[in-house]
Amino acid sequence: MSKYVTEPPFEHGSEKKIGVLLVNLGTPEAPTAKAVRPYLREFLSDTRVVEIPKPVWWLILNAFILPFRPKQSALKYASIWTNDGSPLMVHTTKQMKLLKGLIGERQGPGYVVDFAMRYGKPSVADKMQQLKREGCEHIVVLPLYPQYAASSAGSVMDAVGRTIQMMRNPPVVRSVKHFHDHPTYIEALAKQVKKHWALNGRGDHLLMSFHGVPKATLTKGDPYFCECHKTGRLLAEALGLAKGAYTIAFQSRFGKAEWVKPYTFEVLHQLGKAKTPKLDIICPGFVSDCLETLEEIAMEGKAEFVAAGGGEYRYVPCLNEEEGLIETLYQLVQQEVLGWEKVLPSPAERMKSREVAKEKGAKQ
Ligand SMILES: C=CC1=C(C)c2cc3[nH]c(cc4nc(cc5[nH]c(cc1n2)c(C)c5CCC(=O)O)C(CCC(=O)O)=C4C)c(C)c3C=C
Ligand SMILES: [Fe+2]
Ligand SMILES: [Fe+2]
Repeated sequence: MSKYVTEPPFEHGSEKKIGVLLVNLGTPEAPTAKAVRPYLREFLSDTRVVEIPKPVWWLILNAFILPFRPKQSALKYASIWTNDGSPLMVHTTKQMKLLKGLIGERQGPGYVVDFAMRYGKPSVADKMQQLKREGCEHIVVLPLYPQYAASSAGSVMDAVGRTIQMMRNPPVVRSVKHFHDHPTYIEALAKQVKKHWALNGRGDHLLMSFHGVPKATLTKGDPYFCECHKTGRLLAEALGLAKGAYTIAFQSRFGKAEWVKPYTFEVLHQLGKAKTPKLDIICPGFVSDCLETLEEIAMEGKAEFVAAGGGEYRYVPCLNEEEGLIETLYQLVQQEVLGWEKVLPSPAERMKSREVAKEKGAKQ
């Protein structure tokens, strides 16, 4: 049997649409060890995430990680779980709906907007095939990571590539690599901090905490660390912060290898020991609040800072459903669609083709 999927042909003259696929990391289906285990297995089996040679890593994963970590992680997930599910899933769904509304408002019909998760469900393969079935000959893939890392956006592109490999008649795909220095994104982050200052007063120091990556990936050419620094510098400039008024640090170290530094928890300990009266902390590498921000930063980070002698610890939420983030996503999509300007119908032509398709449907 052929490995290629059977696809319905595009009907000649039928309504052609542009697909927009937001892609986030993924999250377990429930805050239980049973649900966390397959999620972690899939995540940690990705060679983009863990670069240790397969047989050695397979042994470590199955003997030392999967028997223990799901239980510990499930407890952490339980502490942030909402009535609507995992915060990462809740925010990604809302972001998709808001982006769909904004595109509809400004561009009219002709777009299908959806989201997928790199690990777990809904999968990139299922969603790309669905977009194709809905008539999308062109798809913009937008990984929801402001800074590019091989282990985040790179892995999303692997999943997209693997899906295309299975397709007999694949769509044309353009992807957004990163938006770490996009002016609209930086402005949205600055607005978020200013809103927090307006409500709670200005803190004495701003800690910007990004997800960490192994240091070896930096020396091998991954731009992630430098992109985080650029986001941090641009945000500090937008807020008018002097050099000593903010720190860029990296959280979520996994395993024994050295990761990029400084480590967030070490910085929190030092800031606590220095008796910082009011600390503001933001995570500009995450567009949605999730386990890493709500549990690791807002809860564990606070405990570390306070235990070391720090004063007030004020976590600034991720952009989540903020208008500035949705506007950024809109602009990123449009930037890619403009690349197709010459081969795709204009909004007026799309409207016309939609009417023709509708008339055809009514006659049948
Ligand atoms: C094993 C190494 C890991 C690398 C490298 C890594 C890179 C990386 N991760 C994110 C974003 C998120 N990671 C999240 C959770 C998470 N991350 C790792 C490990 C690595 N991440 C693990 C094992 C976990 C699971 C939780 C745990 O057991 O600790 C999340 C949160 C998911 C959620 O459901 O809320 C996000 C988001 C980025 C951006 C990145 C590279 C830059
Ligand atoms: Fe991670
Ligand atoms: Fe973590």
